[in-house]
Amino acid sequence: KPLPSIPHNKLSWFLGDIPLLMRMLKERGASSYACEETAMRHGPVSQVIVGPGAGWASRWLGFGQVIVVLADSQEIQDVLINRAHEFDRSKAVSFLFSGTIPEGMAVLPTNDKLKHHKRYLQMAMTAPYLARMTPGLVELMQELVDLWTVAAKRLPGSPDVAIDAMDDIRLASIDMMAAIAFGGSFKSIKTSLDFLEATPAAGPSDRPEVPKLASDLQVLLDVIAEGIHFPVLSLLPFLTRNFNKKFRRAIDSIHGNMRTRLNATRMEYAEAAKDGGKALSEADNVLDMILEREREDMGKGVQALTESEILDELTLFALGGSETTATTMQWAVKFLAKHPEIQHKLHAELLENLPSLAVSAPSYAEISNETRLPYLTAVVYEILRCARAAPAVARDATVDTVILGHPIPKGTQVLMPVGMVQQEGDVLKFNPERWLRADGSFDANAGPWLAFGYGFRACFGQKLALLELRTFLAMVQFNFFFAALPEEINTWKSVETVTTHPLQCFTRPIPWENM
Ligand code: HEM
Repeated sequence: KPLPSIPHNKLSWFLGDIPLLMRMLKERGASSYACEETAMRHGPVSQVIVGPGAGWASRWLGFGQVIVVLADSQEIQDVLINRAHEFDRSKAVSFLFSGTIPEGMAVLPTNDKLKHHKRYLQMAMTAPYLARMTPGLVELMQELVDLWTVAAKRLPGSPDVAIDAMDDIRLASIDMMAAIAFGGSFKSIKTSLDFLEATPAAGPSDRPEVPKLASDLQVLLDVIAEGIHFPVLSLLPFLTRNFNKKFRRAIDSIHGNMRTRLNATRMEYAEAAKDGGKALSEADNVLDMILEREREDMGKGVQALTESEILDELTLFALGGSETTATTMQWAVKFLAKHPEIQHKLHAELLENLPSLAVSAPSYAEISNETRLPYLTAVVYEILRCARAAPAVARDATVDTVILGHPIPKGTQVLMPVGMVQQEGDVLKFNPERWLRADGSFDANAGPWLAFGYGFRACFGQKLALLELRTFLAMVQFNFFFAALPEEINTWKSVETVTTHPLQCFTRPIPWENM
């Protein structure tokens, strides 16, 4: 039943707001826009009813769900940061992911187990570890640059033909997260590059078959995305694990691969231990880092992560990290092509302040330097602001509580629409300058901002995501100017999967020397 005192739309007696959700899916590519539409009509606190919304239908059928939509920036920060004891990870989000990663951080409620996992993994987000991961990221991004250099040479003069960059970016992101999670890229982009170089007759968008592990990972992402519209989310994990054969094959293959790497690394460490042990500072991927922490903890009687917990956390890195970052990079290519003046400015900053791009691989200290690269930082933040890759942040009330004067019963889901908070109306109003002070320095508080959530349950991987996005943007923009595209291959419609990615992502990269 709708909550008293909270405004809502006129509801269909049997379907509640489902017709609105369907309309948004059809017209704008994502049902999550229904929450934004409702908030726009009714103000900072409103509600969306999924299922029977009124009278006997809701009383007798009982499977309708109330979602409270909170669209007030300040109140959102208060709920996420100061009132974390009243709101926790939403069960709906947990059900969506728990078929795939039942013991992964994103699924766990805030309890001792979650804190233990975070303690094990948080080292991966510290500067020394990010610095060690950077050479691998740069190498993988160079492969993408090389692939587009070869592909661009095969583009005809006509501006109507472009490289289909959607899968290149998706696979580059999967390669990066695989390298970060367990130290081995799936080599998807390298495979494409080798194919293109060996096949002179291939067109600019022709690519070979995707490597098995990368396509297995995509199966897991697809299964999670399909779950978004499943009517009874609580049944989803059970059904996925027991009845979805494609999912079972994919997860068995991924886990099998991870187990092999886990056992090989354990043996390597056991060997190294005989000669005094491998130094803790050597780990450049999350798996190595977990095992090093495990060795450290062994003598102290601290409980290590179990094998299934390790597999779930590595899978979470590979899945959660690749999809969100890929979506943001896909939007980045579109925003840049639409704004040649921004590309010129960014390229000039890179030439002046990151010249090592021309001669050697830039280091973490160089790429992450916000003071020397304020415009790069501003462009990254503006892309994150406009891309709305993760469309919403969700929590469940863990106690009866109140939001902006409205009573919220325990168990109610509260959804905070990222896009609505971050965008001032027009999604195409792309303006990196908003993040710069008058003296040209970067101002992280210039907002509006909710891209990674806030508080203890905010995005665990945000530092890594920022590093990946900076590396991607720096390397592609240093090498290419992205030409404008005709409308037929450059729609701004989006598609809702686990994230909200663009329907089309074509690109015509022109090496700067040919400009
Ligand atoms: C552009 C890239 C990314 C975006 C936009 C993004 C966004 C988000 C958002 C909005 C949340 C929910 C926060 C909340 O509920 O308050 C989240 C959670 C999370 N993200 Fe990201 N993310 C990105 C990249 C990554 C990467 C690279 C990783 C790699 C590890 C990652 C790991 C996680 C995890 C583990 C959580 C759950 C944290 C928890 O439940 O405590 N994310 N992310």
